[in-house]
Amino acid sequence: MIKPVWIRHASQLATLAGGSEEPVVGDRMNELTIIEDGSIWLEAGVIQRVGTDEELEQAYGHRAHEAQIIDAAGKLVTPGLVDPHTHLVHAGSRQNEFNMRLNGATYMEIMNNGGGIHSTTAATREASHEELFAQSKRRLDQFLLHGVTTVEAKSGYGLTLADEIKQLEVAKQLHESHPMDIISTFMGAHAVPREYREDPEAFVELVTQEMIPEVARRKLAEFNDVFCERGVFTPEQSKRILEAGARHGLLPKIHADEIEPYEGAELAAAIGAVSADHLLRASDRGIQLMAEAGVIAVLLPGTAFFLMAESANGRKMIDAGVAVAISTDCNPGSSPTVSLPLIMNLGCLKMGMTPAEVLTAATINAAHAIRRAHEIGSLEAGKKADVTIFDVPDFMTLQYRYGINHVDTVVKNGAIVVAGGSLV
Ligand SMILES: N=CN[C@@H](CCC(=O)O)C(=O)O
Ligand SMILES: [Zn+2]
Repeated sequence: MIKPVWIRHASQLATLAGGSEEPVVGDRMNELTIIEDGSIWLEAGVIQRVGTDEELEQAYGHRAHEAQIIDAAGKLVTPGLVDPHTHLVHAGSRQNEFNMRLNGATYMEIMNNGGGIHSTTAATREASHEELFAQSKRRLDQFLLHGVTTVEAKSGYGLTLADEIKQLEVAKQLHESHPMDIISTFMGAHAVPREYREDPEAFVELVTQEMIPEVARRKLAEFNDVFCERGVFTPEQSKRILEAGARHGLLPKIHADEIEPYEGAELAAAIGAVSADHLLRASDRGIQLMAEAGVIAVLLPGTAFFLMAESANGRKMIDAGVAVAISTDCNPGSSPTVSLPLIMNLGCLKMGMTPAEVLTAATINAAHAIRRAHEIGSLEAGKKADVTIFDVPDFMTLQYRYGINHVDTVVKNGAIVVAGGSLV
């Protein structure tokens, strides 16, 4: 049994309380519900109490000798960050394509010539379960070091039933063996593999008739995602794929309007997707429809940055009443990073969001985007004891001193897993 953890004297304890029922929208994204000289008692993997240090001294002072006490004076305490969109499990690396893009090639040109997603698919098919596990575990450790305690992870670099299952089984084993919680998404419709180039409909058939039923039967995923993009899957194919998933209990997500406007936001609203992700080129009408349908926008400004494209208009989406979450999109092609705090900074500088809004987007709204807001994303009694402590005095400074990893301590399920900026 691990000892209780008592975090005391935080200069700011950003609780993000009050947003567990519905995603946080509009002006409320700026309300972090901050406690100064904040204190939090974690026990049995659960947050027991949150308040001022004086309040907790009264409640728990007599048990201080039992606890591991962390002095957070001068520091910012937040919920463990949540990353709701990653391609965590993959093999290989694409630095050669980075160089090609710097020399003028586009992301889609590289993919259409057999690189891009196809190149990672080849490497992932080639890798054994053990190799995939080892490479992905390294990334998970790095996520933890950047203050992230839960990640969503997509398949989509297998593109055969066996290789998709291999990716999802690696994610499952990581979830079971690593402190990080991993929420799995099936993304067999990430690309039409080269061997189906002449007959994409046959691949859609394979995804809907064979892959989705089998993944659902084995309970290897909760969500179903599709890359709805010109030259990949059409809106009509995407709709069929997402509806097939829904029939098998997989909740729909969609990579929408990333490279070109393609009515992905409109489709997300029409089918009631949990989230629409990317949205760099989403139309005003699509944004409005998403707000009305309650579809969460998962924005990925690191991808726009890395592809040298204009970011999604986060400001416009928030002002239109869309609930916005934010994510690294960690993948080997368009966003090879695990630094969610850096992505939050890009949210401020490139998407017009405030430091408070990006913190809401990376905690409680990100938790909603993976349907976990009842247990993570805010510091409230009864939720999982997932807490990140940054060595900055306030949430503004976290964004202001950018590109530095400020994480000091991470507590996951009530256990200290990062201390002094290093894995324990
Ligand atoms: N755009 C589609 N999928 C990923 C990139 C995958 C890759 O390039 O390997 C994304 O979300 O950015
Ligand atoms: Zn993605």
